[in-house]
Amino acid sequence: MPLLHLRGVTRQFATIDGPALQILKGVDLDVAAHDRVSIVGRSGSGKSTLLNILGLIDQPTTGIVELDGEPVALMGGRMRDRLRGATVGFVFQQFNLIEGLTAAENVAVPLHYGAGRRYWQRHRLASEMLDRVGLSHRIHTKATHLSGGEQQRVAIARALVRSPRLILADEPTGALDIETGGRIMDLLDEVAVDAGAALVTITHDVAVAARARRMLRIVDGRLEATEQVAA
Ligand SMILES: Nc1ncnc2c1ncn2[C@@H]1O[C@H](COP(=O)(O)OP(=O)(O)OP(=O)(O)O)[C@@H](O)[C@H]1O
Repeated sequence: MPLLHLRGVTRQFATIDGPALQILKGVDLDVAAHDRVSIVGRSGSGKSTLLNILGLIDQPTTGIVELDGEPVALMGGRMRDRLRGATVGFVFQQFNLIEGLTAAENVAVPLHYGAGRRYWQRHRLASEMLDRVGLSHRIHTKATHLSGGEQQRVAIARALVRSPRLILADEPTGALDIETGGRIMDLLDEVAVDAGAALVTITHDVAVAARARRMLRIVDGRLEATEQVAA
């Protein structure tokens, strides 16, 4: 059974004065545990819209989304929120760190909502994660005092701290230079393998996308398989 299973997923957005925008028109996708999938597409093709559905942030207009064989549409909002927190780690283009907090405090944020051992051990877990991403020397540095590449490492540590089975990365190298972006992608691959997590990367950069095992393209609201291109 795949970790994520999508069939015939559509998503439309209402407009004030015209017909609804049909962004996703019938997406079929299976993401297996440990999978490496990249999704490319033109600006406005619906990449972030799809990522929000994969991450249980948004729901399709029609179609099926199953996580571990369970239909997401039948879950209540709180159940979905809990499942998202326990299953999915997000990495965004703009890092989304909390400015006034240190690297370690940022990484520990997702553990504040957890119960028991993870909550009480949040400082140790955050330090371990920062060590894992090569930032043990920056644990107590404020997020604003870190370089872009370092901030993305903190964001990756934060995404990993609850041991997600799915890492969703939305343009993870978009705000970085090519060399730093390459190192960040190497790190994401490595930590996903170590954590035994599936990695879905959304990007418009074909060289970044070509690192994945499978590269898919959104064309006219549907996913197509794409020939792999050497990075
Ligand atoms: N909540 C919303 N309400 C109305 N329209 C929306 C909403 N979210 C997205 N859209 C529209 O859906 C289309 C797809 O947006 P989306 O952000 O998924 O594209 P994208 O492929 O990620 O683009 P980019 O590469 O530029 O980030 C866009 O035309 C956008 O304006």
